[in-house]
Amino acid sequence: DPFPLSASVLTFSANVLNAMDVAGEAPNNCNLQIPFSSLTVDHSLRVPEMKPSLVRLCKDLFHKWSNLDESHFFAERVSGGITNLLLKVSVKEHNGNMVHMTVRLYGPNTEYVINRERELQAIHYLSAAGFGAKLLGVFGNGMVQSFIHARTLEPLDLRKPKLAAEIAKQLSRFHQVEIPGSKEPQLWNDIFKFFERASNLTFDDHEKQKKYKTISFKEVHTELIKLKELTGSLNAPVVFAHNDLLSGNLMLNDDEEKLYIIDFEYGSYSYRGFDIGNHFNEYAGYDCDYTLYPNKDEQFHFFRHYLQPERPDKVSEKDLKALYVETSCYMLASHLYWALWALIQAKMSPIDFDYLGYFFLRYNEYKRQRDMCFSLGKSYLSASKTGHCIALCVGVDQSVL
Ligand SMILES: Nc1ncnc2c1ncn2[C@@H]1O[C@H](COP(=O)(O)OP(=O)(O)OP(=O)(O)O)[C@@H](O)[C@H]1O
Repeated sequence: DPFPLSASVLTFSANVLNAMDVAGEAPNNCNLQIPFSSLTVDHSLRVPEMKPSLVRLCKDLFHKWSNLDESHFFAERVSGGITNLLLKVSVKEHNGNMVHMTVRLYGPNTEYVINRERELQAIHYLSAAGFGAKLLGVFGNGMVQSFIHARTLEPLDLRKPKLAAEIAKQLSRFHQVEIPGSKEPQLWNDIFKFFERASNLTFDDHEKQKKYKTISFKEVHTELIKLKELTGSLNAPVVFAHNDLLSGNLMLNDDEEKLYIIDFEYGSYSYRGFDIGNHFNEYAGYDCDYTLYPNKDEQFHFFRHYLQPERPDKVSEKDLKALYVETSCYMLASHLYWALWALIQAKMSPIDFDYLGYFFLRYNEYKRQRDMCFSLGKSYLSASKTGHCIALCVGVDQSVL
């Protein structure tokens, strides 16, 4: 399995818990106090039927509520995203105070595309750095987080200049967070893991199998190798990337003008250009209308605020051009990543979504953009080489070229 959900996730959580127990007191960093319960909640139930197990779970995780009866607990569905089931659970405490939380039930089989241990570690450090919802508890098949009072962005919000500038600024901050452990970029490891699994599927459904059989995995593999080589020559900075910055993962509190980046399920060390290119692909919205991809001016606006949030007008043309090329090439990798992801989901996910159709949307868009982006990347590389040679020959400082 690409990402087996083994006991290690539990060990990770249990270790965090043990560290706290051993200390015998609440550490200063309250993020270290992550209660853990081995209880699970049945994903397939309707919310009213789920309520008793949600109440049991809350009481197990948060002992201060153990004496409250069931009438103090309220549960409603927030969303059935295409990966998990998200619930809002509210608790009326004895003093009348209401506490709101989200309970996220991992979608069945999501361990094939999501590394939960990596996610928990990321949440821990990102939340300490002020990103996303606070992690309140971890349980057998999900996690409890603080409820964010904000509206979720829509795809068309992403290109609003003021919002785009804020997203760029926050993403730049996000990319500066240091997550302990290996800093090896995971993009190509993940893509090739996806490829191995995605290229060896069989579908019971005859129509699906027929469609699946039209895919040439030899061709996909060749594309992966070529793109890996091209992007590798760009020397893109490696950062802790969100990797799934779609509008649904951005929330805005209009009154406080506070933007929240949420949902770190796919977060990993990866290339800066991938995170930005992947975000630009999300301008296309849920209908995948790629004519909505940001134009060069919109991209440069984003880059200015990403590269120098405090002095966006001071960013050099050279830096803008370099990031434009980097983003355009990695934008292709984003299409291949989600295309292969969709094939695995088509087989594994119980959610009724046309994942196979989604593969073709992403792969066809990859093919439509490929030649333009490859020639952009290659001419940029050869121009930098020429610049390098001229600089060496005439003794010019290369940074001015
Ligand atoms: N902590 C939170 N507080 C309030 N609302 C939230 C919170 N987390 C998520 N949401 C809402 O729920 C929606 C889905 O959440 P999330 O992206 O975590 O689920 P998901 O199953 O991973 O979705 P997808 O796979 O489609 O990205 C978000 O777009 C947001 O509207």
